[in-house]
Amino acid sequence: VTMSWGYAADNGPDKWADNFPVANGPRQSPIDIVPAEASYDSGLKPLCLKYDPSTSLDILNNGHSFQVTYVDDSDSSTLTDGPISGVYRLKQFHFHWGSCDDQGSEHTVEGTKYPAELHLVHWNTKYPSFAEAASQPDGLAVVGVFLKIGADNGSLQTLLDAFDAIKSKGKQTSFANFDPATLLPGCLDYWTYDGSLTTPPLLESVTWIVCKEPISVSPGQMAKFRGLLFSCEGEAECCMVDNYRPPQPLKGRSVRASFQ
Ligand SMILES: NS(=O)(=O)c1c(F)c(F)c(S(=O)(=O)CCO)c(N[C@H](c2ccccc2)[C@@H](O)c2ccccc2)c1F
Ligand SMILES: [Zn+2]
Repeated sequence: VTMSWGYAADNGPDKWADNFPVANGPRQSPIDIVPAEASYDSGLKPLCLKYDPSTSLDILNNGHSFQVTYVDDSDSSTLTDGPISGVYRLKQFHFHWGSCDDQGSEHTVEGTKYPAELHLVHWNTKYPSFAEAASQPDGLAVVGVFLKIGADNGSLQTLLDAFDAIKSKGKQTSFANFDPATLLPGCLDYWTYDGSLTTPPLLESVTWIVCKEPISVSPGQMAKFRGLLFSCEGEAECCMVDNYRPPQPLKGRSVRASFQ
């Protein structure tokens, strides 16, 4: 019986290459971002994120993270400009977080780990579908936002209030009228580089756009994240924590900054 991938010692990031050899590929994510080694590119445009809250569908515990999915059959919630060309549609967003406040993010900044990281996954509408886009080198664009311990975050609280309905793997509930723009930091300065999905299938199809400015999350709110379960209802409870892949080798890639 093949084990499905996860984040435990026997099926976690160090084991993924067994079933997904691209794990050792040339453009894997996440990475450690070293600001002094990023090159400012004046040609990079500001990010243009236009989200329609009415296109939010549901919130799901998929056994690896929780995700909020959006209607993507029209250009209602899109990412344009920034480092990309064309129109990318929002498909879903999800988070990664730690078992304690000094770990949890996937990207790190000069080795600094944040307690959590938000990923907004978009796909290039030059391709007919998300699945097709996901296998193309310019198919996906993921906006990453770090979470930093501080004040309660009202927008996050709306998500956390739905957690009782999605505590265990496979649980899902409708989630209408959520505006993901409320999760974005005030300043949208970013670093960008060519990378991959950070979970299997680890496809090297992602233009990563990592915001420099974090958003806040309170210690009590982080405790709610850690109350979700990797396990199904009725199974031995396994807390959903440390669902992050550690930084991967840069392998000669350059990281560009949209700011000086
Ligand atoms: N950090 S990351 O952005 O690389 C990432 C994750 F880390 C991540 F945990 C997920 S996940 O969906 O929560 C569980 C893994 O599928 C996805 N989900 C992907 C996805 C599924 C449906 C719709 C959008 C994104 C991922 O499952 C995927 C992408 C491409 C092809 C198959 C699956 C993901 F894209
Ligand atoms: Zn992610």
